[in-house]
Amino acid sequence: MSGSSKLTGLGKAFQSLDLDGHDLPPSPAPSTPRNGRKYALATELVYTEGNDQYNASSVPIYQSATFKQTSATGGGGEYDYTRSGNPTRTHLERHLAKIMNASRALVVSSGMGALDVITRLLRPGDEVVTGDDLYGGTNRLLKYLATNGGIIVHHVDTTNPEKVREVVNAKTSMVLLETPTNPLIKIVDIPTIASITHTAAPSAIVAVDNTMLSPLLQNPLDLGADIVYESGTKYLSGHHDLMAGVLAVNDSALGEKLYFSINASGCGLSPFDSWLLLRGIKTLGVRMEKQQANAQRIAEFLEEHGFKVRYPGLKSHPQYDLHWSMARGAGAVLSFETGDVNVSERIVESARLFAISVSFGCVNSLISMPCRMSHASIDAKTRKERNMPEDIIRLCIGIEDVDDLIDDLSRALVQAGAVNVTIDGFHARGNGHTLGEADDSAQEATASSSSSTM
Ligand SMILES: Cc1ncc(COP(=O)(O)O)c(C=O)c1O
Ligand SMILES: N[C@@H](CCSC[C@H](N)C(=O)O)C(=O)O
Repeated sequence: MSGSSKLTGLGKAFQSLDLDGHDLPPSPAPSTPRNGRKYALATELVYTEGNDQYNASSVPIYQSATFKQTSATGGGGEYDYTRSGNPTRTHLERHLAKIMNASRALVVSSGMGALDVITRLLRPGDEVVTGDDLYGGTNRLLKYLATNGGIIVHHVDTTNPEKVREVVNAKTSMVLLETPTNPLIKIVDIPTIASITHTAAPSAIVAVDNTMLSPLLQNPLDLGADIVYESGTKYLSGHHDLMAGVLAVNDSALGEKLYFSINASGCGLSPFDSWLLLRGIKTLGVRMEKQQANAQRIAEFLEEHGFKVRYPGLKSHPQYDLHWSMARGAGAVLSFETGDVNVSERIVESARLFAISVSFGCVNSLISMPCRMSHASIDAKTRKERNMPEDIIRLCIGIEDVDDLIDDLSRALVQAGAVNVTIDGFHARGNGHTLGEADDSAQEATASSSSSTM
């Protein structure tokens, strides 16, 4: 590494990230250590505090459904039944609380399970304000609650805090945010929206889905959120070998309510998956460093070749400064447009190293068409209303050699006829930019609000 330009502020693991010749982000948002943290986040990820009687280096998997008690009145140890609590799960939850600057973290069987636990705080008639670019599963659960649970859901352009201000009122119980959004990579101003919400509706809860960045790169609790949740299936675990959801809070009464739902509904994470997740978290720092460096190179490569690329590591991202005021990195998910759905389909199917899969945050790279895959549960009419380009391709970058990834992508672009090849190289075939222009609603804040009580 030549290394005169370094990304600073992310702890030692990130100080070797060589960005020479590439976009250098502004000073990233600092991580304010609380909850017993002594070291940089990348160091803290590796060390968990255990009290195993044999000083085991890897926390044991307590693969037991029930625990022996010493009396008929329930005397004994800390645990009685794994649905209610398990030592391996507790170990993971304490580790996550430390990493997430939270007083309490809880783990459940999937990211959607985490959102389900949060929505159990709602009652019929409650109002929820949320974004118009959301992960498809989130949209589906909210639609279900609007249809069957008597919840009123307002979808607004959360990239414009004024749109949130217009709709938040005393009946608002929850504001649900995602940033960066999946898959349009729009950025939402968490501190401003949290402040608007807490002023207009003091008892409303601001919940933030942090899946797209992980606690290593962004901590919504430090930015004013009441609850942060994420899919542990993604960056935290990093190997596509488990499903998990994480919730964290700094309010003990709120933490108790969430725990009550987890115990009552039985969605707590299993001991084995808790152990796998703990193992994954230890390498999050080094994985993310490589994934982000690769993603930055690939985003620049696509942009240089004339594609409209959405990635917060690019200076061309219209909310670049806002993103870097909240986050310590850009993550490893980017999307781009080709101007033609059929061309996009051919690119996806021509790639060899990039697997055609949903999910992201893993060590291997993925390619997908969100409108047909991860976000297919949002109907075509709604996708159109929300300016979701049908041709959008999402890339989730892994830890492979970046030149291999670029070679694979170049070959796929040429094979799919997405570029004009000349003696000097190649360039997006005409409309990589033009199609995307209609979709710049995020910045122009023109998207209209819509409410749903279905
Ligand atoms: C942004 C986001 N939030 C939540 C989820 C749900 O996570 P899980 O698949 O672990 O249920 C996903 C993906 O599935 C996601 O992309
Ligand atoms: N068939 C699944 C699709 C999961 S999408 C997973 C992930 N969040 C992503 O964005 O790729 C479903 O219907 O939930």
